Amino acid sequence: MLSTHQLSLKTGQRQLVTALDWQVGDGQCWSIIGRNGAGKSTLLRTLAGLRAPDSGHVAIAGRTLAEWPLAELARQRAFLAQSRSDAFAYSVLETVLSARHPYHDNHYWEGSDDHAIAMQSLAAMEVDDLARRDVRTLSGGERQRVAIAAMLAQDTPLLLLDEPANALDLAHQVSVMSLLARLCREQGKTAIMVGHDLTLAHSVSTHALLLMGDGSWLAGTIAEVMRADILSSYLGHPIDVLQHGNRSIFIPSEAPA
Ligand SMILES: Nc1ncnc2c1ncn2[C@@H]1O[C@H](COP(=O)(O)OP(=O)(O)OP(=O)(O)O)[C@@H](O)[C@H]1O
Repeated sequence: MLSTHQLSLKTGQRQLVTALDWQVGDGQCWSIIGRNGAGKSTLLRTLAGLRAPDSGHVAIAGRTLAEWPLAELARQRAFLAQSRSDAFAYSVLETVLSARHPYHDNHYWEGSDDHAIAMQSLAAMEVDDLARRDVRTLSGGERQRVAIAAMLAQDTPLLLLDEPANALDLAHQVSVMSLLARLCREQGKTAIMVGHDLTLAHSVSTHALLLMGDGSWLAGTIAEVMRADILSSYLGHPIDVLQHGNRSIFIPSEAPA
C-alpha cells in the first residue's frame, strides 16, 4: 500500500528520520512511537503529501506522491490532524459531507449517497445525534469523533491518523481503536497512526515503527519491536511489560526515590 525509499526528514539542523526504507502492506495497522519531538507528526504529514521530504520519496500503491493527481490522491489517503480549529459555523453534518468532496469530480453538490455515508460514519462514531449542531459547540472528545467520522466518510484505503485517541474517554478510546483494527482486518484498509498509549497501540496494531529522534528508526511486527528493552531505549525511560491474560500492559518503571 505504502512505501518509503531512503526517506530523510530534517527540522532546522536536526535530523529526525534518516534513510527510512519502509514497506506497509495492505491490511496492516501500524503505530508510530517515539518521544515528544521525535518526528512522528512530521513523518505522518510527509506520508500524506502535506510536507516535502528532505530526501528520498514516499509511494502509495507503487506511484510516488508526485505522480498522483491530487484528486486521485485524495481518494487514496485520508489524514487526521492532531488538532483543528473551527473558524466557521458549520454543522457537524456539513463538516462530514465536505470530506466527500474528492468524490465530486464534475458537480458541486453532494448527493443522497454522500448523505447516507456521512450519517453512517457519524453513527459509527456515536455522534449522529449531533448532526445538526454547530461544530464550535462540541466538546473536545465529540469534535475528535466527528473528525474521525469525516475521515471514515472519505472511504480511502489508507488512513493516516495523528493521535486518534486524543481527548477520547476510555470507552471511546477502545471503541475507536477497535474499529480501526477491524477496518484493517476485515476490509483490508491500511492504518498508520501516531499515539503515546503503548498498551492501546499494542492491542490494535500489527506493526510498529519506532523513531529515536536522532534519525534512527526501527520497524517490525509488534512482537519484534514492542519489547520492554527496545521501547525503554526509544522512549528514554525504563518500561515494564506485564501480562494480563493474553494482553500486554506497558507501564513506566518507577523512578528511584
Ligand atoms: N515548522 C516548524 N518549525 C520549526 N521546528 C519544527 C516545525 N515543525 C516541527 N518542528 C520541530 O520538529 C520536531 C519534530 O516535531 P513533530 O511534531 O514531528 O514531533 P512529534 O514526534 O510528533 O512530537 P509530539 O509527541 O510532541 O507530538 C520538534 O522538535 C518540533 O519542534
